[in-house]
Amino acid sequence: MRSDPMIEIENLSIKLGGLPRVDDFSLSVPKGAFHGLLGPNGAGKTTVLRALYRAQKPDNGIVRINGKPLSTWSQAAWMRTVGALVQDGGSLQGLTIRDVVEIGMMNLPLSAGERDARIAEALQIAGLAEMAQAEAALVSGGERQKTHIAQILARAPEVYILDEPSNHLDLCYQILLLDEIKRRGKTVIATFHDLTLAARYCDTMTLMRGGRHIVTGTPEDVLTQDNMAEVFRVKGQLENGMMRIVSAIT
Ligand SMILES: Nc1ncnc2c1ncn2[C@@H]1O[C@H](COP(=O)(O)OP(=O)(O)OP(=O)(O)O)[C@@H](O)[C@H]1O
Repeated sequence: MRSDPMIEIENLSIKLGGLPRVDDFSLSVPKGAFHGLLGPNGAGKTTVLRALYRAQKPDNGIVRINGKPLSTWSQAAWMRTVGALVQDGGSLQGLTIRDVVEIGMMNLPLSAGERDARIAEALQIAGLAEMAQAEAALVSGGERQKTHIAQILARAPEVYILDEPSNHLDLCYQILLLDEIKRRGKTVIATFHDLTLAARYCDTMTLMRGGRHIVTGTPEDVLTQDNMAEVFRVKGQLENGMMRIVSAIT
């Protein structure tokens, strides 16, 4: 059931500012898996995700979604299949929260009724129903993050590419919104800095550092004392689903 890969990254290399930021990076995520991409600041996580959602051209390597190289996707099929939560979501000037959610469904073959129902449901889940007409550019950081997540929930893609989905969210909405995405059973690749949260949701995870792949496995396999020391420079490990951090290694 989980054997078909939905996301395949083979030997991806990306140079930015003249330096290799992603270096011969490979990863395969099976259909329906929730996969974490973890690592310290500057490891290259966002750059890998940017290549995945076609915002960054690789210098080398190939990326496939559902078996098809990225360059062969039509825009319409892409919109139906892939939803991305990005770090810099662009200007929301002049748009209401509802507009932002609706824009995410552009080009989807939906009736007006289906579109409205999806928008209403996504706003409800994200706790934004009462704020639907608020100007999106003026809301708090957490409300803006909820708006972007509601946009993806309404679009209901097959593949969720999420760059720090828990950013700015209070604890309740970190759990509510990630529970909702997990419940849908689609393919997810997400970056996290909160490793306890990552362990709670990820079936599998990859550690990267300096643009390179270090290890892939289950949270228990990956968040070990040795890997935490090598990749994150902290003493600690995953214990009973929670990260126990003793100290930074200086
Ligand atoms: N446009 C750019 N030009 C030059 N260097 C860049 C550019 N974008 C990113 N970088 C560098 O590439 C490296 C990887 O950045 P990236 O944003 O992928 O890291 P990250 O793992 O997502 O980090 P963080 O956890 O801090 O968000 C960093 O050293 C960053 O400074």
